[in-house]
This record gives sequence, C-alpha cells and structure tokens, in this order.
Amino acid sequence: MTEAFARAKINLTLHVTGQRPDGYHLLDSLVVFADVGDRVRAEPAEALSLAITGPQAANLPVADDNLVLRAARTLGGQGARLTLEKHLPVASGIGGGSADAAAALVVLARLWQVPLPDPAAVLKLGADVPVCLEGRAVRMAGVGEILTPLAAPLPDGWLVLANPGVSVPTPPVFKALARRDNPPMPDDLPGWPSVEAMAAFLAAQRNDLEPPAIALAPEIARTRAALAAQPGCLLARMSGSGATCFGLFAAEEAARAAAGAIGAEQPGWWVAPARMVG
Ligand SMILES: C[C@](O)(CO)[C@H](O)COP(=O)(O)OP(=O)(O)OC[C@H]1O[C@@H](n2ccc(N)nc2=O)[C@H](O)[C@@H]1O
Ligand SMILES: Nc1ncnc2c1ncn2[C@@H]1O[C@H](COP(=O)(O)OP(=O)(O)OP(=O)(O)O)[C@@H](O)[C@H]1O
Repeated sequence: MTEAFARAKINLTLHVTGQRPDGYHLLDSLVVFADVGDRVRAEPAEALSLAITGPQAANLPVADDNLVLRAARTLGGQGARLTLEKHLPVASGIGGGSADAAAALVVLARLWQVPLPDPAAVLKLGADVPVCLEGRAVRMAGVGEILTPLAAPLPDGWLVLANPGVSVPTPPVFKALARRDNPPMPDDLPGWPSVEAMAAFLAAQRNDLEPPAIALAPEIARTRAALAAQPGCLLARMSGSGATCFGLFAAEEAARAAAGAIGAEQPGWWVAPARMVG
C-alpha cells in the first residue's frame, strides 16, 4: 500500500493580469500550503477502482471524472484499488481536487513504477495541479504552469481556514470579473523575516477574484469578516475562486482559539486551524 497527503493550496495573493485567446486567465499568485488535507492510498489490484471515505465523502459522489481517476488514466490507467479520504470541502478554492490529483500521480507512479506525466499532461488535469505537485511555496504565473520558488524561506505562521458551506464553481467567478488586466505583484518579491512582515506585504496585494466571488456568494464577505475580527488575525482574504477564506496568524494558540470561536458561532461552517507550510 502506498499513500500520499494532499495538502490544501492557499492563494495568499491572486492577481488576474490578462486572458489568453483560449479564455484561460493569466495569473500572478503567491501560493503556500496549509497542513490540512486529504489522503490518497493505492493498493495493487487487477482493475482500477476508487472508494471515497472521510468527513467530506458525502459531498463527492464516486464518478469517472473524479480527478483521482483522471490522474490514474493520465498515467496509463493500469489496475489499482484507490481510496480517497476526503477532508477538504469540495469546490472551495483550496484546490482539494487538484491536490488529490497530484497525490494520485505520486502514489500511482510509485505503485506502477512509471515516471510522472510531462508538464503539459499535468496541466491538462487542472490549472492548480502543477502547483500541488510542486507542493511548496511558489510564485505561480502563466495559467498555473510557471512556478518560481521563493528566494527566502517562508516565515513561521498559522492559518485558519473557514468555509461557509457554499460550493463555488470556478468558471462563473472568472466570468464575472470586471477587469482582466489588473496589475501583477512587484517584479521582485521581498523576503519576509516574520509573518507580521509578510502580512504587511500581503495587505498591499489582492485576490482579484474576491469581488466577483462575493457578488455570486455574499456569505464570503461574512466569512472573511469573521476571520478578520479574531484576536491575532494579521490579515484575512479569500483563497482561489472561493468560498474558503484564510486568516493569517503568528501564534498557534491564537489560530486555535480563533478557529474554536468561529466554529462555535457558525456550527454549519467548515473551520480548520493549520500550520502554513511550503
Ligand atoms: C483559481 C485557481 O484556483 C487559482 O489557484 C486556479 O486558477 C483554478 O485552478 P483549477 O480549479 O485547477 O482550474 P481548472 O480546472 O483548470 O479550470 C477551471 C475553470 O477555471 C477557469 N480558469 C482556470 C485557471 C485559469 N488560469 N484561468 C481560468 O480562466 C476556466 O474557466 C476553467 O474552465
Ligand atoms: N477528488 C476530487 N475532490 C474534489 N473535487 C473533485 C474531485 N474530483 C473531481 N472534482 C470536481 O472538481 C471540482 C472542483 O473541485 P475542487 O475541490 O478542486 O475545487 P476548488 O477547491 O475550487 O479548486 P481550485 O482552488 O483549484 O479552483 C468540483 O466541482 C468537483 O465536482
């Protein structure tokens, strides 16, 4: 049996800087990971099969187009018994499906003793699959395929992820953008000696998908506000195309207290404290 962790992807910034003729948007995004995620397991078997378990399994029916099965087919589609333990909310802006696809590629390449697919085939699985396969903090550009490692290590920090329970499909959010030619981040990203310094930098950046996503799902504004109101929250913003928002914290205790407080106020929300990793 072989297993991989599929970490949540967080867009600390997400600038939409243009659009290609095929409709895909050009991005400039600072991506990190949160130490919370799904698990993908693979065991040898004659045929290819998938079972989904875990607390979010009920929101993801087993279907042929599950990204885990699409990833398996990209690798050749031999036999394997796959299990996806689903913890991350579905269609929520933290790349759960993309992280699962990347984890499936890793476990199946190991099981079948085959190389990982070429970058174009990885990108075809989804714009967030290359960054999830990379699995560390990067500046992400192009439509998601240009990944530049950061010049300096990430500062120690904590995230609180909060999702109000609305699933937000990505295409309508991009479609509802007012402008597609927004400015990128500065050419050179500074190093951040502390998470406070990182938060000060982030405060001057944006997620350009936040206004259109809030127009489609107003609960997102309430989610971001609930995070921003917590003691110790340095910055609150939406990730990806939403609806999950993150709060950035310096201390584990403050992050855990914030997650507890929001969870108590909003029992229907998905809330998770997690170390920022990359
Ligand atoms: C918003 C982000 O999560 C930011 O990290 C990603 O760009 C989206 O990644 P993803 O969900 O893996 O995206 P895909 O499954 O490839 O695309 C979903 C849809 O999002 C839109 N899309 C996605 C990526 C991109 N650079 N431009 C786009 O316009 C397209 O309408 C596409 O049909
Ligand atoms: N293993 C999977 N986990 C989650 N969603 C999946 C999976 N396989 C296929 N999907 C489909 O992919 C869609 C996007 O799911 P996902 O959870 O990756 O969205 P997301 O978090 O908004 O992603 P991103 O941040 O990359 O835009 C869902 O609508 C779902 O039906």
